[in-house]
Amino acid sequence: MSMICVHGLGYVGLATASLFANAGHEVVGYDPSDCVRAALEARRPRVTEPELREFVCRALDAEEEGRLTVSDTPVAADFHLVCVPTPFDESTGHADLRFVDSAARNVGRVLRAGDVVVLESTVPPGTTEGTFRETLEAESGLVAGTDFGLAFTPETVLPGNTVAELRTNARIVGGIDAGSREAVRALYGTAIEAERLSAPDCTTAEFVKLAQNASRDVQIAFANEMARIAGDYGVDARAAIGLANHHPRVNILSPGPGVGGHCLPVDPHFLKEASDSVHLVETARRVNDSMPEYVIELLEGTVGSLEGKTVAVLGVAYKGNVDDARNSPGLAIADLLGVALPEGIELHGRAMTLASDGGGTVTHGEGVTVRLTDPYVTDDSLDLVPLTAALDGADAAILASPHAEYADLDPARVAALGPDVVVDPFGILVPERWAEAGIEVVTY
Ligand SMILES: NC(=O)c1ccc[n+]([C@@H]2O[C@H](COP(=O)([O-])OP(=O)(O)OC[C@H]3O[C@@H](n4cnc5c(N)ncnc54)[C@H](O)[C@@H]3O)[C@@H](O)[C@H]2O)c1
Ligand SMILES: CC(=O)N[C@@H]1[C@@H](OP(=O)(O)OP(=O)(O)OC[C@H]2O[C@@H](n3ccc(=O)[nH]c3=O)[C@H](O)[C@@H]2O)O[C@H](CO)[C@@H](O)[C@@H]1O
Repeated sequence: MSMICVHGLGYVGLATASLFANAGHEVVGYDPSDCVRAALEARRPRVTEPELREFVCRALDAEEEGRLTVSDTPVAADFHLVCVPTPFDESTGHADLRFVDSAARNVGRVLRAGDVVVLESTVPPGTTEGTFRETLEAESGLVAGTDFGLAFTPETVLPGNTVAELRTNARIVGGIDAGSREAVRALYGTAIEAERLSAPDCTTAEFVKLAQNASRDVQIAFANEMARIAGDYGVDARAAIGLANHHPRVNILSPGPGVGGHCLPVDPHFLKEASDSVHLVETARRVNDSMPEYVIELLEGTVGSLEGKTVAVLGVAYKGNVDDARNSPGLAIADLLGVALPEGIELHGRAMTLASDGGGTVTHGEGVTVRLTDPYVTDDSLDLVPLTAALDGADAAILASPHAEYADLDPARVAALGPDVVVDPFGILVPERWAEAGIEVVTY
């Protein structure tokens, strides 16, 4: 069993630290955030997935072997796993690697000959063997591949199903040399049940992660574009997609109100860091970013101008049954409707139209009252109200997250509160049932 230091105890780092602790390793998690450490020290991990919560608490509560401890300083370890944030800076068009740089400096200060450093954060191709390696070497005085091991292995867990995917997703491992790669493959072999696939080098492994997320983003953009085109022809998009998918080589995904989260709206941009060949991927981003605007256009097409009206936005989480609101379609819709979102809210490509000139920002915010609600998101900086308060007296509602609670809504209860139009970009409501209660469901 090894001594492991995990740098960053956020969504990915905490799950990863717990994975290795539960596999019997001695794991120290370092995070500079007082709030993050305090929550863990109080055994109140900020995770909503019940299985993940149990997984983390098991690691925190272990007696000796397989214990996860939390530290306010980085510690020496056989393996350093770096799981820090990698935001995209829209103003410069570049990845913001300041957290990766700071982690490299921290690791460099405690690095010993024979240790192995693993970057898990999603980064532009070339980062691990480029700036990350340079900073590690400068800070430690050691040489990667000679004195210490260096590898990149991307995290691919699906929020909502973290523990299962952590254990069973194939792991891509690229090392600066074969020794680094094999050391990391062996380490992960002690904790996961899946294949550990060798990439030729760190840069390939970094590229694979971006290719996976860009692929999903492009496929969702295709579904969204088909939905918009179907609408222009008066065709029921979901019925058409369902039929199209009977072809043995066609699998169109589901249209929706846009693509949210911390990964798909961000990672495809990293492909542009040192390449001029990014076209389709960039267009797909714009298609997906334009969907909140499309949702509002559909509402306006049904109720007319929104001026003086009250609109309830049901769901600010980026997808169903999660509590993460980063880059969510719900927040993008709120932004378009003139809600002043608090500082620090992550919202890329906000308020974009899909004009052929490259798009521009728009607002529908004149005189609209907007109420936001979500059963999972607890962000105090957002002015969230309970569902009933959001619907009470509203003229219309927009379903912006496909939470299970919303699929089960009672149309009569909603109608009694006020709205007579509900926009459902996920197609999860049964329009006939809602029509019986006097509510028009607008969908695609
Ligand atoms: N969330 C996902 O579903 C997911 C999945 C795959 C990959 N990723 C990638 O994993 C990385 C981490 O994402 P996340 O969602 O866990 O982020 P997060 O924001 O949830 O957590 C990151 C943590 O790192 C801490 N941190 C910041 N600087 C640090 C430093 N120098 N040393 C140690 N800790 C530091 C922060 O305080 C925070 O607690 C990103 O590159 C992300 O793109 C995320
Ligand atoms: C390649 C891949 O699978 N990567 C995953 C992805 O995780 P995610 O949670 O971001 O992914 P999704 O569940 O796809 O949701 C994204 C958004 O797309 C909307 N959507 C989805 C399907 C659809 O048919 N129509 C839609 O409109 C949905 O509502 C939501 O807003 O990135 C993580 C971090 O890198 C990965 O680790 C994880 O493997």
